[in-house]
This record gives sequence, C-alpha cells and structure tokens, in this order.
Amino acid sequence: MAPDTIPTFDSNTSTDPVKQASISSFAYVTVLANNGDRWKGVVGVAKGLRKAKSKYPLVVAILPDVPQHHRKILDSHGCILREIEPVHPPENQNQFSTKRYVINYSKLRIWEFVEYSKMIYLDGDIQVFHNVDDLFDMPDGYFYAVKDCFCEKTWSSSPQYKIGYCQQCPDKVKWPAEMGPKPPLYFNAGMFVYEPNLSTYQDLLKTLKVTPPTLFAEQDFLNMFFRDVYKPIPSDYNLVMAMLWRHPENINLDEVKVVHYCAAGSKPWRHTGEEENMDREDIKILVQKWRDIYNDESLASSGSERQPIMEALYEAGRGPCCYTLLFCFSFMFFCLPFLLF
Ligand SMILES: O=c1ccn([C@@H]2O[C@H](COP(=O)(O)OP(=O)(O)O)[C@@H](O)[C@H]2O)c(=O)[nH]1
Ligand SMILES: OC[C@H]1O[C@H](O[C@@H]2[C@@H](O)[C@H](O)[C@@H](O)[C@H](O)[C@@H]2O)[C@H](O)[C@@H](O)[C@H]1O
Ligand SMILES: [Mn+2]
Repeated sequence: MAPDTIPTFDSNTSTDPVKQASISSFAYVTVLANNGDRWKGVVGVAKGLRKAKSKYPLVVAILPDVPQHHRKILDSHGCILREIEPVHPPENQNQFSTKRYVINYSKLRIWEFVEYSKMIYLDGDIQVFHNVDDLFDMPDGYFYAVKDCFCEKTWSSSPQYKIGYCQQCPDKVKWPAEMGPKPPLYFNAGMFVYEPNLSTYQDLLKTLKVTPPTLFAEQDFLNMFFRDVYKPIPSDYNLVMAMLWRHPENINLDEVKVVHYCAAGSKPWRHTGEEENMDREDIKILVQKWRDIYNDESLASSGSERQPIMEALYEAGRGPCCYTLLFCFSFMFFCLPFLLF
C-alpha cells in the first residue's frame, strides 16, 4: 500500500515570491452553489487561509443560483469569483448516498481554470488552520488527496461497509478473496491538489456522460478517473471528521493542518451538538476554533471595512434590505448635522 507520505524532492524553484508567482500561478479554489448558508463556509476558508499566511488567492467557482449579496460578501473578503454553469450527471440520480450530492458534479468545472498551473481544491466546509502552501511544491502530474473512511452510515449500502472493511485499517477486517480484488485506494474529494487542463476537462465531461452515477457522486467519479495518478497524502491535510471516532489511532490532532467538517451536524456555522457524536469535546473545540477565525474581524481582507456591518445585518436575516437600512443609516449620519444647523 502506498505510504501516506509526501514524496520528497528538491524544489529548486526561485525563492523570490514575485518570480515564483510568474513561473507558477497557484491558487486555492472552492465551489459555492445555492442560496443557503454555505457562503459562511467560504468566508471561513478565506479567513483561515489569510490567518495561515498563505501566499495564494482563493478562487470561488460560483453557480448561477448564488445571490448577489452572498457574492458581495465573498468579494469583500478578497475572493476571486468565477461564474460556472452546473454539471449534471446522467439521469437516474437516485443512486446517491445523499440526495444533495448531485450539485457536487459542478466541481468538475474547476479543471477549466487553466490560468492557474496548479490549484488546491477545498470544500466550503473545510478550515485550513496551518499553512499548506508546501503542497504546491510536490511533483507535477499526480492527483494528491487524503484517504477517506468507509465506516459512517453514509457508506451503509457499500460492499465495504457491509463486511466492515475500511482502508484506514485494512488488517482489521481483511478484504475477502471471494469478493474479488481489494478496492484501490479511495480519496475524500473535499480537498485535493490538481492541475487545471483543458483536455483533461473535456475528457472528464465526456467520460461523465457514459458513467452511471453511484453512491458518492463526483467523488466516486474522480476516484475512478484519477485512479492511476492518485497519490495519498497524510490525513493532517484533510481530517475527515469521522476519523476522530472511527480511527483515532490514525490521528494526532496536534499535527492536523486542515479539518473537514463533513460529518452530519458538524458544519460550524450551524453546529448545535444534537446530532450523533456532535457533543464530543474534540468536536466542540474544533467548531469553536472555526468560529474564532470566522468572527475575527482582523482577518477580513483590506477592502472590506464595510463588510462587518453588511454581514451583521445580513446574518440578522435582513437579507437584501440590509442595503436600505445601511442607506438610511448613512443618510442620517451624514445629512442630519446639516439639517439641524
Ligand atoms: O448546497 C450546497 C452544497 C454543497 N456546496 C458545495 O459543495 C461542497 C461539497 O458539499 P459538502 O461539503 O456538503 O459535502 P460533504 O463533504 O459534507 O459530503 C461544499 O463544501 C460546498 O463548497 C454548496 O456550495 N452548496
Ligand atoms: O458528493 C460526494 C461528497 O463526498 C465526500 O463527502 C462524504 C465523504 O466524506 C464520506 O466519507 C462521509 O461519510 C460523508 O459524510 C461525506 O458527505 C466529499 O467530502 C464531498 O466533497 C463530496 O465529494
Ligand atoms: Mn465537505
């Protein structure tokens, strides 16, 4: 089994950030769809990367149904917004483990962002607590991601789950010979290092058209498509939340750089502690760590002085009318003195 270590190599690229920027344009990228509260996750990612002093920008692939006020908030946090059209999988979409996965096929659009030579994709429910820019320096030509875990109920209709097999502990329940070859290493598609490329992009869309949807939608599809170039990296780069209670022996929280709030009930902007495992001390600490970054005004980008007011009004559920309230407030503040004297 391939070791979960990052291949070592001597990166003899220039240390001058400007020169590096010109030779190799790197960026982080996430996807935002719908008019729900996922924009908060993206704001969290933008602030987390800033706190971790990443040298590279965050591109947000925005679907048409994302409302203007969400876009304004992301723009005010220094995100680079890129419109994308949704990608629809072939019909018969009731194969998914979770209905909402269907929108995740739109993730495939990020292979079209060829103005960047390499990108790190991050789900909007991920937080980067320590700098991971070093991932950009790994050898080109591979697809780097962290191995997923098969033990959660979301996997209950999979053969792995049914026999209790998980790649995180392949010796605990061995893959039975009568079930054929052991499944290849399988990554979680919430975080990966990839190289945008137009012919790969065309190939992805063409292959998708003839690939029946399966349990984990685009995650299964990407695992199949990149199987021959996939290289596992340590789970420190994408702590899939369930690992904390499924494989604690594989985790050292002090080493973890990136946390993926993918377990049901773990989204920090909605966490109540009611769902299974969500009242665990380690979960509550990780949720609070996310919230500390999200609420840290010093991490708002330079051009966003107005953003806290906008966001506060919007968070209060005032939605679009927050602009009206802000206008009235500004009018009173600036015009009232003249009216009084
Ligand atoms: O309504 C949605 C659902 C998903 N996403 C995006 O798609 C990613 C993958 O979905 P999610 O993280 O919910 O999958 P999970 O890792 O929880 O299975 C999210 O992180 C978001 O970036 C979104 O923008 N709006
Ligand atoms: O559309 C399929 C999704 O599959 C993955 O999420 C899963 C996976 O992590 C399971 O192992 C968990 O049990 C489950 O909760 C979680 O939803 C990716 O994180 C996400 O970006 C997206 O690709
Ligand atoms: Mn996720």
